[in-house]
Amino acid sequence: MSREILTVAEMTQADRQAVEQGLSIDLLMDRAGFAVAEAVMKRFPPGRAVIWCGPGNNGGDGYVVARCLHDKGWSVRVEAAAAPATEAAKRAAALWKGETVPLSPSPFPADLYVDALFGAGLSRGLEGDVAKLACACAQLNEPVVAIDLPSGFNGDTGRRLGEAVFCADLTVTFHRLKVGHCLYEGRAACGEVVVADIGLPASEGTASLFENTPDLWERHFPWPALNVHKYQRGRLKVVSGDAGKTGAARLAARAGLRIGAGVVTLLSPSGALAENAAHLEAVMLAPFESDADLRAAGEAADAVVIGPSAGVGETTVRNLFALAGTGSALVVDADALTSFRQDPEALFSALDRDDVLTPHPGEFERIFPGLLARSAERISATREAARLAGAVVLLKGPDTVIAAPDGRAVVSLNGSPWLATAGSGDILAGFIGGLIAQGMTSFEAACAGVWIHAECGRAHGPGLIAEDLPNLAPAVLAGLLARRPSVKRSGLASGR
Ligand SMILES: NC(=O)C1=CN([C@@H]2O[C@H](COP(=O)(O)OP(=O)(O)OC[C@H]3O[C@@H](n4cnc5c(N)ncnc54)[C@H](OP(=O)(O)O)[C@@H]3O)[C@@H](O)[C@H]2O)[C@@H](O)CC1
Ligand SMILES: [K+]
Repeated sequence: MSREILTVAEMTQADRQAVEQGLSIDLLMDRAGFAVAEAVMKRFPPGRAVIWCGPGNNGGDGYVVARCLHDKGWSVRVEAAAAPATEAAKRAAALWKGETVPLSPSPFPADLYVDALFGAGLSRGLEGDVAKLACACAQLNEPVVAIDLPSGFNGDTGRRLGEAVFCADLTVTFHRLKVGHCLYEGRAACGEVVVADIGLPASEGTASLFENTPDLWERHFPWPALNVHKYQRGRLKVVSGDAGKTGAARLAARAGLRIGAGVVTLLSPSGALAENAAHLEAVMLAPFESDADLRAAGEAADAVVIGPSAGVGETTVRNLFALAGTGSALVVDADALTSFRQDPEALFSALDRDDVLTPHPGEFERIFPGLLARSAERISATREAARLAGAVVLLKGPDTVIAAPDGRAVVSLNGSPWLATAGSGDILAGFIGGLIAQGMTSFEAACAGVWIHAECGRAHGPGLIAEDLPNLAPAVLAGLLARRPSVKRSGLASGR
């Protein structure tokens, strides 16, 4: 099941539908509180808990948690930032039979704290004692559990609404992930995120944003047929720069081969042939000297990667134009993006919807100046970029976003800091190019490439360098293959 990510308005709509279908808010609040208490008890031994309750339904959930934990033998102290203001929260508070004291701006000694102050719909910054408590909360050694979202963040952007914000070790939200759980800084403040089912009706089809998981694209993963030959497994070409600037292109080429492209060729300026030849084995090498050479190479390819160590300047602009007119899909990365900083429109007019742009935020700013700053968050920025470019756009980061010109978008949640290393992006471009060469659509190839790249990073962990990534791909691919229900019948299972 692919995981939908909802906006706050979409969640409110789901909520409204549930009430229209006869589910009471009190029942939902009870289930929400039980789910939080259950997640707490699964992870932490009974002890002293302090529950910080706000005036709304987030606070209401907090009173339910207090009741549940107390019933299970916890010593519970409830601190209220304000009296309950909603009818449901008032009823939940009335069912809490213990004492409720005013919120203290410094944490009362305890083994665990629950942030039930404000939820994902918060619209203004924290103030007064709540803000002071948020600052003190950051220094706590004991675990903090946030209900719905750590208080102080905007649920639609993951941005802080004011200076002070809470941070948590565990966040329990309801029904679906919200954008604020997926984008930084909110994502970093959530800790582990649990999405609890509280019985809201499924709203499949309404969300337009998804977590990047294999469910989204594995049905179209280009596993080879048993009788395939190498040319049918996809022809990928990668454009190298001049002598002295070739390594990144070779990394991309190697990644393309590892991800399954049958034949990968490095297109090298004549002056860099010897340098490239000295470092290549299974990747093939072909010289080019003119636009005509590149056009011919592009016609004989399924996908071409241009950018890693291509060189910034007129030559790369010309090379891209030569390739853009051919039948192969382009993955445009690094230097090829920067080469168009003076005239991004010229790049966009050369692209079509099968092409993929893979900028990091700096490159994104060069070709879409000001777009990130004027967007609410990076998802809407990437969607708009894809529309402007008329191509798939992948905005790299710890929360990589991929968007298609038709508005489809995904966020990747499996990234890790180990991937922030030189050459890692070149490998990603090679993975994506290799998957497109094998016949995956460009949007799905970008999603799959990002997910596999991130899994490789996680599998290695500390000490990762870009050269390691292609060698980690086979285990990740084997894991994907094993998920295939028909793996035995396909004959691809090991030993056949
Ligand atoms: N969706 C679902 O299906 C379910 C949702 N559930 C739960 O409901 C939660 C959402 O509840 P909610 O809408 O009552 O919002 P919440 O954040 O608790 O408080 C809003 C209150 O805070 C106030 N206020 C705002 N900012 C403030 C500030 N800076 N400083 C001080 N005050 C401030 C604001 O005042 P106002 O802006 O009106 O002046 C208003 O009184 C959700 O997170 C989840 O936990 C579950 O129970 C089960 C099912
Ligand atoms: K909260």
